[in-house]
Amino acid sequence: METAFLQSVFFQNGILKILDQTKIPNVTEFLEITTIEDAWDAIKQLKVRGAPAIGIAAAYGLLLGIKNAPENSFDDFYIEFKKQADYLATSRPTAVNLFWALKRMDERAKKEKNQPVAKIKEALEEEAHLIRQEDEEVCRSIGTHALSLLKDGMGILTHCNAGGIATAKYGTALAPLYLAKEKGWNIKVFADETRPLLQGARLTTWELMQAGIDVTLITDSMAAMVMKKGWIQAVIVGCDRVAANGDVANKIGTYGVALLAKAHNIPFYVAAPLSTIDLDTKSGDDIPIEERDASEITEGFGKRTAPEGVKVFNPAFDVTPHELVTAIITEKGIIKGNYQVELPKLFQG
Ligand SMILES: CSC[C@@H](O)[C@@H](O)C(=O)COP(=O)(O)O
Repeated sequence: METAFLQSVFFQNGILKILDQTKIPNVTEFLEITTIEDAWDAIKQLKVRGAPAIGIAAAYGLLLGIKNAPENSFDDFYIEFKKQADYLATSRPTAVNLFWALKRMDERAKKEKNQPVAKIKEALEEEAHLIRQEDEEVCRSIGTHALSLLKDGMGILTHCNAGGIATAKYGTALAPLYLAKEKGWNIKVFADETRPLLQGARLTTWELMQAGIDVTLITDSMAAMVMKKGWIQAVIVGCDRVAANGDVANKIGTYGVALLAKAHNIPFYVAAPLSTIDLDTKSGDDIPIEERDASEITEGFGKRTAPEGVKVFNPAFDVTPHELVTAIITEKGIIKGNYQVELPKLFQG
């Protein structure tokens, strides 16, 4: 039976609707966003999060920003369009899907250049819907490819949340788990809680439990022990950006998980749509890593857990070097070996 998914980002009657992921698992609430400023804030505050969902929200958010853009000429319209797109691009730096979606909208605007501006706005709405719809198909396809690496009864460890709510549907790293469930397999998932914002504890467990998938929550520091016990046969994570050499940026803590997997001889798989692969970024050293407010660590979820004034380092992502990545699973298939050579082939033809 196919799993029922909540759509976490969609656009209806000129309103951007976002499942507020900061409130899960306690409250399931949809925000109704009507301004680009609120769309920017929803991305910044992780109300909408996960690389593909951020891209979709940016495309829809841009529609809100250009609602009142001048319609007298393409040039005047385009000045405003660029201003609004550049503004949204400042919301978060690491997930390349944000920039990918804005670029796609930009290309569509230019393609429609000779149309009346009102028509260009309609075309842009169509493009944003396409970005969302295509992501559903892409994620399902990633799931199908990833499933070929798994077997009934396996233990899988995942970090952060790369599930249905982080995408249009199915997720990336979690997609094969939903497909395994459809086949009646019994996969045992171990979800790292994922400090400091607990995307694993709050979101991954919530999603998988709703789908009736066997999930066990562990703290990040328990991953080594669980691997040592022989409970994990594969690690699958999502990612925010794949560089041209195959280095991958994902939620802080992923690099540690990859090192642990290597030490225990467990394959470490990265699920990534083509929209997350950035051939213009040469290596992981060139990926901009977001640093977030210290309060996420010192008083996360409202309770102070460190002394006032303590120095804090709070990067939201880390980079796993390509040598630790067993394979990258994309909608076009599974790639491994020399990523520098294999990644560009995905974009040919
Ligand atoms: C399919 S989502 C892939 C990644 O975006 C995900 O693993 C992740 O690191 C999300 O970080 P977040 O800070 O919650 O947006």
